[in-house]
Amino acid sequence: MKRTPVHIITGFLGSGKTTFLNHFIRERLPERIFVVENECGAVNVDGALVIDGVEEVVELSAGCLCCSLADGLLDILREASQKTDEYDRLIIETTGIADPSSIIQVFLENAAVEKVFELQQVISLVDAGQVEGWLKEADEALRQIALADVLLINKVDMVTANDLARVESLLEGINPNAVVHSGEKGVFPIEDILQTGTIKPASVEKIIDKPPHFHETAEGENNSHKITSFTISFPHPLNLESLQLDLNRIVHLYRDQVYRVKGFIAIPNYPNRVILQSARSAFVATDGTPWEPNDNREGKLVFIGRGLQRKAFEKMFNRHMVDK
Ligand SMILES: Nc1nc2c(ncn2[C@@H]2O[C@H](COP(=O)(O)OP(=O)(O)OP(=O)(O)O)[C@@H](O)[C@H]2O)c(=O)[nH]1
Repeated sequence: MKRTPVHIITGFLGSGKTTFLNHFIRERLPERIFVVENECGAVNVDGALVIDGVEEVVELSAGCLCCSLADGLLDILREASQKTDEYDRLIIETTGIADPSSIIQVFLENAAVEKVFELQQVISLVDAGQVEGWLKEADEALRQIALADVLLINKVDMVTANDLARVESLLEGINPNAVVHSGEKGVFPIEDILQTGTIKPASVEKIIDKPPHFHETAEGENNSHKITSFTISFPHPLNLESLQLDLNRIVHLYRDQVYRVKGFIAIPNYPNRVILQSARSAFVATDGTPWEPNDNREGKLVFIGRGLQRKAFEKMFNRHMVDK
């Protein structure tokens, strides 16, 4: 029996995983892709995935905890294995702070899974401008790079040629076996990537043998762990103009703490969701899909960072709430 190819997409926060996944899906049309999203936090950013070509999207929601992912993933794979004739490939997009080793293990060590699915590559997106900083701060960033078969250096538009050369040699030092491509907006040669073979179990073990690490739980405020994530909901629209000041403040004052914000909000008298996100540098607001007449126009933002105080951010954002 032909096994279904599986591709794992990793990469630190905001590196361009979803952008690349969309490119992948478009390039492989008319193939049908089964997508497993391991989103961190409760918000699936509005309209994030290309719909044509996606057979099914399943959320593997274990907050930010990669350690407990294996069971949830096994359940998903068990169901997916009943209908492999409905899709051509399975792609798992991990959260930006996941250590992918537990996900890789499921494919390499579980006989029932291995019978149906074939892990073909672990693809890691690397943010050209941020990777050096992330590597200093987060073990997960290192492990994502070390465990990859393919490293995609994304956002080269944000760096100079010298910066890029430095990043390339940094990656070479961490994972000399990986195939490296550089590019922007998630556009990379899919055919070449698909030719790159699977990671060898031996090289995974070297990393898995390290002492266990720990993450913050999904909604935690306890700062004893490294990475915190929480979701704030807004029952009313927000005034984007006044909010802008606080967004700038977050970028400048909390730069070292706030790793990623993403979600959508409602603004008064505007028919569409406004998608709001930052990956450390500036906040970007883009147009989302329209609110339906029966929607209650509730906005949601996921915050991921180090030692974040939920209440402080809630207070900051709630100041900009206006009547419906
Ligand atoms: N300047 C620039 N921005 C990019 C590029 N690729 C993606 N982006 C933007 O970077 C932001 C994050 O991209 P995503 O694809 O959502 O990143 P992600 O890795 O899926 O994010 P998380 O799942 O939150 O970790 C989005 O606003 C993208 O539009 C690029 O090559 N250059």
